[in-house]
Amino acid sequence: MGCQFSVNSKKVRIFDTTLRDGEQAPGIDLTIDQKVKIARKLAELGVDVIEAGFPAASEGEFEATKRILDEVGDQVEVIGLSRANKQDIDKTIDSGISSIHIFIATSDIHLQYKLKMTREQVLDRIYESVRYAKDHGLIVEYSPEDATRTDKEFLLKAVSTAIEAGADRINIPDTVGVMHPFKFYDLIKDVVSVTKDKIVSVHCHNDFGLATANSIAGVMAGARQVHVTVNGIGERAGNAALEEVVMALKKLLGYEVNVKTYKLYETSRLVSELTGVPVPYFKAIVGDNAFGHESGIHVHGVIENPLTYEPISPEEVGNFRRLALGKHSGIHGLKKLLEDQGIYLDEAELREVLNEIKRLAENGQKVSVETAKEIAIKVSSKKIKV
Ligand SMILES: CC(=O)SCCNC(=O)CCNC(=O)[C@H](O)C(C)(C)COP(=O)(O)OP(=O)(O)OC[C@H]1O[C@@H](n2cnc3c(N)ncnc32)[C@H](O)[C@@H]1OP(=O)(O)O
Ligand SMILES: CC(C)C(=O)C(=O)O
Repeated sequence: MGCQFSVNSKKVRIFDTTLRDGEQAPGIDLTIDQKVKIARKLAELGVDVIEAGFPAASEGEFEATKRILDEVGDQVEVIGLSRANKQDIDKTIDSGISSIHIFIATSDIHLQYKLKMTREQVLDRIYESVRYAKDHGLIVEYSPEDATRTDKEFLLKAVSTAIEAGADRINIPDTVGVMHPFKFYDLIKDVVSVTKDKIVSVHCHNDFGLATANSIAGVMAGARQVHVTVNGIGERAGNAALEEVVMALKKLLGYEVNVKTYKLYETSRLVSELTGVPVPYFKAIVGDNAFGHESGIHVHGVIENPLTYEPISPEEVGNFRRLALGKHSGIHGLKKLLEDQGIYLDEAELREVLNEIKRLAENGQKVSVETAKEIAIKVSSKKIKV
């Protein structure tokens, strides 16, 4: 699992961290059963790696990791997060897991204020912890936390140290989301130049709303694994959203990903239900309005050929097309909607119904299909065929 992808491959691994970084968000505390339920769904969806949790963090996390491993470990790589210390690594090993994600920060701000370590001490710790995990037969992914605020030369030294110690994969986290795509592209190019045959991964946060764009830039620069969360949940403004990254990689750039995209919507809704975090109405791919249309010109186009106003089809991601009525509606959409209900009106009657719909909407009323039917019946009850 460590090195089967090369920079030239068009395959990108999806590393899902909904159950680790996603769950770290304030207000999200999943039970073990809920974590297992989400893990089963992620395995069904076809992600390549599930970060089950942080086994050393609590007994619940330890148990959850074990249960997830039991339930889906034969279908997907299950990994656990660990600080760069022996106690955390031992606890991860005890969970029975065979892949470990070891992190230690490399930026001066984290070294000085949080870790209170020198650069030399951090390099030693990277080497010792990665080596220790390798000596225990684990697949090791190493993350230099806060990589994007780390002095470049030192970052590359940290990465090389992890590789010398035996790391199988290097993940570059934009921990506080301060990258933009051009800058991140350049950084990942530099990392890829020192990692040779090892998979480079990216982990982007959304503090400036650029997590998906930065993840894609990372892949364009040679990363072959992306850390994501369902619905983009995670610390602060969240992580790169699985559904956005997967669809952008596949549809905009032609990369291969294992994810069964028609399961994206149901996965999104399961995570929303269990975490209690609603999916934003305008959320790309899985939002309720992602395939919604009211404007007459758009609805007309979509009736003739959905590609006019939909870059992908809702079926491809398991979402639904929702045609609505309101002040922006047009005659083509109204005609289709009424005819679907068995109501056939002539042009003048349709215009009358449409004007009434616009009047109601402009007075603040939501106009449902039922309301449109009632108006149409009033305008011309004799024309109803069913
Ligand atoms: C960017 C990220 O998302 S990193 C992952 C963050 N996730 C979490 O923190 C969620 C789970 N965390 C927890 O349950 C707890 O914080 C625990 C169990 C890990 C640690 O709890 P506590 O022992 O109470 O320590 P606390 O969280 O207050 O402080 C963190 C300690 O870890 C140290 N530390 C932080 N990162 C690392 C690291 N990568 N490697 C080694 N030590 C580290 C800190 O320096 C501090 O050490 P100190 O206690 O010697 O001062
Ligand atoms: C542990 C690392 C990868 C992380 O979550 C971050 O830096 O955001």
